[in-house]
Amino acid sequence: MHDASSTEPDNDDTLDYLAARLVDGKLTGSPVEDAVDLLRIEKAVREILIAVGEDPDRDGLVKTPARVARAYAELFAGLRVDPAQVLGTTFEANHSELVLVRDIDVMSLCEHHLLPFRGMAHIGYIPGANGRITGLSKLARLVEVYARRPQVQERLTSQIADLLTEKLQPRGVVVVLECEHMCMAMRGIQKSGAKTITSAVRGSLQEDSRSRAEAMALIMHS
Ligand SMILES: Nc1nc2c(ncn2[C@@H]2O[C@H](COP(=O)(O)OP(=O)(O)OP(=O)(O)O)[C@@H](O)[C@H]2O)c(=O)[nH]1
Ligand SMILES: [Zn+2]
Repeated sequence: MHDASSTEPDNDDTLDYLAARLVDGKLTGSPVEDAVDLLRIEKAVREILIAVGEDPDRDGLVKTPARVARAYAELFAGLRVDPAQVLGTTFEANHSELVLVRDIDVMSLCEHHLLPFRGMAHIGYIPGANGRITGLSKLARLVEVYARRPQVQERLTSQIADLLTEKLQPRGVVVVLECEHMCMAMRGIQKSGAKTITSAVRGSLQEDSRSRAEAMALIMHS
């Protein structure tokens, strides 16, 4: 049985990994990993393994704390990105009707259990009087930035809608997310397949029930 009093990692996988990226005393490679305290996560994961009764020094687990540290750096990378920058480039277009991108894959971690929730995001907007539109990929990038943070689905949905409203000043915005939460499937109530649908509607799409119904019909059309 592993000695639970020993909490220091006896492998230096993370140190080796960081050392391999040192050039002239500076870290090279992933800026996201550089901003995250990988060693601290590694120590914490080792503690968790000990606490659940595992032996963190057994062959299959030796590198796990370091791997989890790097995975968390990736999963929470959105904390270090300014979402406004995603919408830094906009274009003018002679289009005053709905633009809708459906079925954008979403993967995030719920802030209550740090377990994944995943599903689809649908984002639509009606350009405003300024005629500004954004690149379609930027809508998916925006989802990524906000999703790679500890989240609740409701906040993720409204953050996307609010930033689009602020940056594009569109006539209307609609964001719908449909996700399955692993914290409801793998543990707790253990109901897999349940989908949570959240929406955030702004501007004319909020005020005008007919336009909203049209947008929702396009979003829900499979
Ligand atoms: N509203 C909302 N709730 C969420 C989200 N992700 C997880 N949850 C819920 O957060 C709640 C946390 O409730 P608690 O009672 O504090 O925690 P818990 O004892 O682990 O809850 P159970 O899951 O019911 O076992 C649970 O009901 C989860 O289903 C989310 O994105 N939005
Ligand atoms: Zn949860």
